[in-house]
Amino acid sequence: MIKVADLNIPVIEDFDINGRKVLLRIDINSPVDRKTGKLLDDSRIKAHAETIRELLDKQNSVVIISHQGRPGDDDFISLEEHSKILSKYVGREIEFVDDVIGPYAREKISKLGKGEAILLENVRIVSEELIEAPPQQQSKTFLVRKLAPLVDFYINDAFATAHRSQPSLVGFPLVKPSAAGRIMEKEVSALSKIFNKEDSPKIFVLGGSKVSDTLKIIEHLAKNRVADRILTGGLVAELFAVAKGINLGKPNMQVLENKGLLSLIPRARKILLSGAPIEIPVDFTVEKPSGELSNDPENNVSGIIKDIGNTTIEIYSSFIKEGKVITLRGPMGVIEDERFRIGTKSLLKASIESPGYVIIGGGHMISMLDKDVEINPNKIHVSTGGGALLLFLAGDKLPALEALHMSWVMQSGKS
Ligand SMILES: Nc1ncnc2c1ncn2[C@@H]1O[C@H](COP(=O)(O)OP(=O)(O)OP(=O)(O)O)[C@@H](O)[C@H]1O
Ligand SMILES: O=C(O)[C@H](O)COP(=O)(O)O
Repeated sequence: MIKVADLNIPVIEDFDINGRKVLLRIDINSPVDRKTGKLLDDSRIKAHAETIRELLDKQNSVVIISHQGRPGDDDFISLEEHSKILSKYVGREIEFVDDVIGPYAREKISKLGKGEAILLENVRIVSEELIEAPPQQQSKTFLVRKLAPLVDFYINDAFATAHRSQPSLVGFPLVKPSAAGRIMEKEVSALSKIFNKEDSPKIFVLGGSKVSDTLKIIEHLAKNRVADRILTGGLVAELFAVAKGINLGKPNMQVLENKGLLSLIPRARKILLSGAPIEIPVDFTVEKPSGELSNDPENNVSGIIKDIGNTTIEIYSSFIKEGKVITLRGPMGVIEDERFRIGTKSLLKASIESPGYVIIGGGHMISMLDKDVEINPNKIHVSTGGGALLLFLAGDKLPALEALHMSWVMQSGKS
């Protein structure tokens, strides 16, 4: 059992999980190369191998579920490639099953032998999975009703999706004995220890393209006074720049419009007006229509913004140097293209070389870490989480953890 604030989270040791059938929710949502559709990074897949191996060593039959991307996005793809990579890291074959709740998947689950594992197809092909609702409601979804009767236990190892109140995360704990997997356990234990309210200044480097999620995170960080400085990059920075009244030019406004982000401007403006400690880039690396690159000041951009600029890197690096805890999530630029990795890589380097403790999260951000450099755990925590990590640090109760607590209350009769 681990304690997270006032929640009791059951762990694997709290049950006799040997030779049983286990439904394991992991998060192997990974960055995808838009051109080839192949995975660009396998850090999350590698991380989950530990829990799977342990369950298989204990002769359990392991049914694995995960999501990848969101419907409508380029990275909403099958988990077939993931199963191959997972098999490599676990050291045993993990068969990919091209179904989630249909008769084929259910037959595969029923016939699964001891010490065997299967990976079901991307759970987000089941439309109910995209709807967020309270655990009670999610426990009545088709997903839960079809799969729960086929397994003995539910284990949630998906720390990175713990901020979503979706059926695969909060529905099962209400109907099955449930526990946190090893990644979930390690993340919440490590982060609770590392992240002290008193440590200051706390610097957050927030970029990427999940702008609506990031606005929510910033609102929570600001409300709970957790952040001393928020250095923005990526599309998050572009939205704040526009909200501040900076003219980024028509093509960039078009990019924001195409991504449906313009409606978020009033919200970003409200955050700025509330006095949240937001920093906006003073220059950008842009790609001109000719394909040429240029480093332009924020109010005179001559092409599409692809990365933060050199002066911004310098300014942000000097803030980072003063941080006691530096948390990074979401890249500063379009890192799928090598030419636009400089901003993200420079800030990662500045963080790692700074005296502060560094927390690195988000699939794209961790993919930029140099795989050959050894991570010193006394200095750096590489989280599997992105949005979940930030909301946890902001002091939010994550729905998946609350559901595990509810499961424990139901099982033990305690409160
Ligand atoms: N200026 C920009 N214009 C367009 N896309 C951008 C820009 N800067 C960054 N991006 C895109 O942001 C995406 C990554 O953002 P995202 O918010 O998903 O980060 P992440 O680290 O993967 O976090 P998480 O794991 O929580 O999803 C990349 O695909 C990158 O191309
Ligand atoms: O990458 C993440 O943050 C998690 O996998 C959750 O994905 P989502 O933001 O699409 O729910």
